[in-house]
Amino acid sequence: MAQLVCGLARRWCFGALGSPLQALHLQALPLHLGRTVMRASQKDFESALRQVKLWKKDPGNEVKLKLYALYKQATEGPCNLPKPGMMDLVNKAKWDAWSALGSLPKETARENYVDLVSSLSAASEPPSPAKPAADGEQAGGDLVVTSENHITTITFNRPAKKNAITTQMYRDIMLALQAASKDDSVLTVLTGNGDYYCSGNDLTNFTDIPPGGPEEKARTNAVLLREFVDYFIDFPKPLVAVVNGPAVGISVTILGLFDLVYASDRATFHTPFSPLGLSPEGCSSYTFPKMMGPSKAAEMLIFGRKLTAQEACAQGLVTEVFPDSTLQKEVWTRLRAYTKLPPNAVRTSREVMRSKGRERLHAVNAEECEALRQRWLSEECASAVLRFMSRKAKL
Ligand SMILES: CCCCCC/C=C/C(=O)SCCNC(=O)CCNC(=O)[C@H](O)C(C)(C)COP(=O)(O)OP(=O)(O)OC[C@H]1O[C@@H](n2cnc3c(N)ncnc32)[C@H](O)[C@@H]1OP(=O)(O)O
Repeated sequence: MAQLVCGLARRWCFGALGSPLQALHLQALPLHLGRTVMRASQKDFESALRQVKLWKKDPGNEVKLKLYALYKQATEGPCNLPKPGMMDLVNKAKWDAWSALGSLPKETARENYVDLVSSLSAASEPPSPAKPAADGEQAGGDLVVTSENHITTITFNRPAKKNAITTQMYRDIMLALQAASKDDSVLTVLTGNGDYYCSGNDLTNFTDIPPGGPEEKARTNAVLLREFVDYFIDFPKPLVAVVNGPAVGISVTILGLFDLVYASDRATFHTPFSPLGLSPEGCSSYTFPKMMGPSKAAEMLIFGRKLTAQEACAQGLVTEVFPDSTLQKEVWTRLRAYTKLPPNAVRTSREVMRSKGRERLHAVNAEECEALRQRWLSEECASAVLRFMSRKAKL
């Protein structure tokens, strides 16, 4: 369970955003610092470079790209690199940002860099200390797991990123499910911290291309996804989602594998796969048409229609909708009452409801992951991720 305490340390050093964007700016620093200081403002520039190195809070991709571009312009002048290929997402984003500065003089770029760093440093708050762990709680990570009153709760805890799921979080969720399947809990709950339930897959999961290239990345992501969804298919206890706010992508599709889905009236349910150049996962290509009929499922999964909580309830995806102000009180009171039911009867009922469809779900999962492996290699998907990273597009 130690791995579950995964996020805080990494968060303070930009870890969750993925290594390439993290590296694109920071790796350049030592090269520059070795050079001779020529101008008065060079001192400010170097001080700004050092300041950036000390930042504990991730400034976001947009800012990191701006800093990178200004740094390159200030030290090397206008962009002199050949344009990277479409699939080389990170280098393409860097190239675009640097090229966009055109023939901006080096001195101006340096001043703009210093101004940007000082405005961001002034705006940033000092880090708050991690919340101490209560009994049975793993505190402070991107995922928080608690066990209390026979309920194990897994909480997405990356509110600043709308609880987007990093590759590490996929692994940690599997570990948490594995532990929950063996502990004395009767129910396992998934919920989110902050205004979002979860914004789905962290889109920067696609950006750190390994030596084997995009094909290797697509293959390893497909293996990870298949294993992740398999955990939900095979989980032996009732799974409950407490959807505290908007839900996107994979956080929506896997709800078809849950037993109960309680939602705030603020929650929305959105699967924008086509705009992202993707296709459905989480067995939703099978569970959604089964639960809501093929045409309602098509509206969501093919055409990306976002459902309100009430609509999702009418379609059978959500069990019950609660006013946001009373969600927590009402849901947890109800769940605690459910834990008092005879646990073996609960398990047996669930198993007889689930066992017949399990094999089919595994086959669907395998098929969806293979389709996605191919989609991840498409130009449609590459362009969508790039658009998101350069912040020209949102859902
Ligand atoms: C191992 C691989 C398995 C793959 C499984 C396949 C899964 C597929 C999916 O889940 S598809 C769905 C993917 N999700 C999205 O496309 C959502 C993208 N996010 C958005 O469109 C918006 O951020 C939003 C609508 C969720 C929220 O908008 P807004 O309220 O305006 O907030 P911000 O956009 O400013 O977001 C704040 C902060 O969070 C970062 N962020 C949000 N969502 C994601 C995400 N999915 N991936 C990465 N980062 C995300 C956003 O960039 C901002 O960061 P910043 O402050 O700029 O650093």
